[in-house]
Amino acid sequence: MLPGNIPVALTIAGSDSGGGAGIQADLKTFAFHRVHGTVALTCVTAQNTQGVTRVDALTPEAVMAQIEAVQTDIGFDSLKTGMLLNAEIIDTVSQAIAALPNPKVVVDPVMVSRTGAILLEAEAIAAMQTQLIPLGQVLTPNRYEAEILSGISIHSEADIHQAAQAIFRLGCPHVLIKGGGFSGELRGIDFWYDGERILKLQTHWVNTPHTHGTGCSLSAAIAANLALGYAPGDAAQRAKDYVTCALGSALSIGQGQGPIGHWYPLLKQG
Ligand SMILES: Nc1ncnc2c1ncn2[C@@H]1O[C@H](COP(=O)(O)OP(=O)(O)OP(=O)(O)O)[C@@H](O)[C@H]1O
Ligand SMILES: Cc1ncc(COP(=O)(O)O)c(N)n1
Repeated sequence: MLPGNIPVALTIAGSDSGGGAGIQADLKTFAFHRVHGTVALTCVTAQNTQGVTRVDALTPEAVMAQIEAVQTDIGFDSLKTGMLLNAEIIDTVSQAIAALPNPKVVVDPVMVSRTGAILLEAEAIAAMQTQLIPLGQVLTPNRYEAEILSGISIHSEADIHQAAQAIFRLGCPHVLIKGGGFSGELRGIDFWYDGERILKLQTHWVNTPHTHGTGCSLSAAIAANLALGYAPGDAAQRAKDYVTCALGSALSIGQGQGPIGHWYPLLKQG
């Protein structure tokens, strides 16, 4: 039997039937980090490497019941939010988080899938900005999400700095703008802003079309590392290293963009 003090993380996110993003990515990422993963499912997507064909939301009550079930029995050391879909679910999740003592919260402000499907209703963006983001410890927008949240269109490093500062003012103390959507010299560089300094998190660019789930896995890896006791900045760097490694073992499955190889790095370690 394993010791009972294994770290626990909770993901509040949607299901991806293709197994590349969403809660499937989160649970695999938690397991890779030897963190026990728990789930509050927000919605079910019918999805594969080519696109999303259907989304069914759970009720806010069902989401709350899952959070309470985990919290009142197992407990968790950190949590991450992913696809929340609508303002009602954001409201409920925000209430649940606000009631937690000292929560370690990673907010991944998922808005659109890599294949272009809407994963957050437009009228829910304000709730994300005003209710959920101020409760987060780390916020991980990609380029598109950073543009929406900041109102700044990003074309240069100066724009990234400005956007990071604007997003920081929404009330989350650590902002990580992810660079998978940047081009040229900025490609694959993530920008970390803590209110004082902007740091670049940089590994190397992996030349693969199979990048489905990188964002979910990055935020899950940050949550896992927070559960393991790492400080937010170290958790982000370790998460970046993990995602780069998993991208190096990406899976060429399906007809479209395959998922990263969440657990393949383990095989390489032998
Ligand atoms: N080809 C690549 N090589 C190296 N790092 C990458 C590559 N693509 C994305 N990344 C990294 O993956 C992480 C996720 O960034 P990205 O900007 O792709 O987020 P995202 O758009 O939310 O991801 P997704 O939509 O696939 O879930 C970041 O650390 C980013 O730098
Ligand atoms: C359930 C769910 N959550 C998140 C994403 C974003 O991931 P990606 O941008 O790689 O499609 C997704 N496609 N599906």
